[in-house]
Amino acid sequence: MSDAGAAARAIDALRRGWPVAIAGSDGTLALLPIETGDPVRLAAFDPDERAPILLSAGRAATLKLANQVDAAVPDAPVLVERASWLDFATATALADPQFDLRTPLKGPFHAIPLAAHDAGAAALRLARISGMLPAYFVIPGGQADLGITVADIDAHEDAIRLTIAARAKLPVSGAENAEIVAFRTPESPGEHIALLIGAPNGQPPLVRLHSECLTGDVLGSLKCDCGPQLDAAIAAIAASGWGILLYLRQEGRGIGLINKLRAYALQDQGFDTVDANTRLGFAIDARDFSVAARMLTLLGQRSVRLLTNNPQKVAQLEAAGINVIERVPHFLPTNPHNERYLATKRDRTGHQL
Ligand SMILES: Nc1nc2c(ncn2[C@@H]2O[C@H](COP(=O)(O)OP(=O)(O)OP(=O)(O)O)[C@@H](O)[C@H]2O)c(=O)[nH]1
Ligand SMILES: [Zn+2]
Repeated sequence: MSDAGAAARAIDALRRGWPVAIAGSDGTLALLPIETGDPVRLAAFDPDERAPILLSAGRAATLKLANQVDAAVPDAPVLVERASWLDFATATALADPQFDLRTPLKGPFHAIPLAAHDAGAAALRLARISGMLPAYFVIPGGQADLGITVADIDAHEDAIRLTIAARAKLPVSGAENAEIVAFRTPESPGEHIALLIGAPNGQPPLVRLHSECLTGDVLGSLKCDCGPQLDAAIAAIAASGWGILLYLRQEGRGIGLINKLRAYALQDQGFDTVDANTRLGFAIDARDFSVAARMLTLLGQRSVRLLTNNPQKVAQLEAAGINVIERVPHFLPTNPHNERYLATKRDRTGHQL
């Protein structure tokens, strides 16, 4: 039996710097997160000073440790052997790319085989879900006070658990005739929102999937196009007669606000949005749009016109059983701060701009 609540407790533990153990199909790993750990916790976790370090393949490739691994699979786990000189500060430098250009790393480091691939990949995924750097000290076969399974994490992330929690009229400046519907699962703190605009007319609704962007949506950041896209989506849906804006709590393409700001700091150093994610150890886009399909299904909509430039959104909705009868482009004018970002999306992530 999988237990989504156990995964929620593990997320809480990792954020507090407590060890967890994850059991997968190919073995168990005890894990101490590097971001929230410290030397005292490390000594308690690993008195023999033998625990190797778990990183993603993308981070390992950035550190030039990845000649034995496949850098094309950023979620694949890599183990770095624990040499006697590899202390907590050195591990932090392996985990956190903010110092890459300033601090020459000690070395040499050796990547060693990881038998428990399944558990290792789940550990990296759990770090992302927790909004933390994907890097741990690891004891293969080890235990911790809190033990979970890979299936518990899958259950935590399963969109089938979403239900409608509340709905009310919400006139907004771009659409006076609107209703807000809030969705949640028992464990996830972020509630997804649907804004139903206009009146159903028997036609498939015009739908926009908007991923949360605090900096763009609230602060008016010019680094991206999210804020103008949000306003323009509401206007386009209102003008079409009826449709739905889904506001998805997928900040930073699924890596969370803190990690997105880390990616922004790397962009300040000259890396583009794709390379910044890889240097941090994440996939380029970690979002799972099955959550949007579940929300549309709960709203009784199986056929939509989709407002997007991102073919992945179309493909993922279709794979989750929603019929996308039309893709409607959603392009806004650029500004000097987001020109490169939008060019990168066109050239490297397949956006149709
Ligand atoms: N990791 C990361 N996330 C970013 C960055 N810039 C914006 N985001 C996030 O990207 C998400 C918006 O996705 P976009 O790629 O702009 O657009 P899209 O939703 O894929 O595609 P469209 O439907 O065509 O707009 C939001 O969650 C933002 O927080 C960045 O540089 N790094
Ligand atoms: Zn944005």
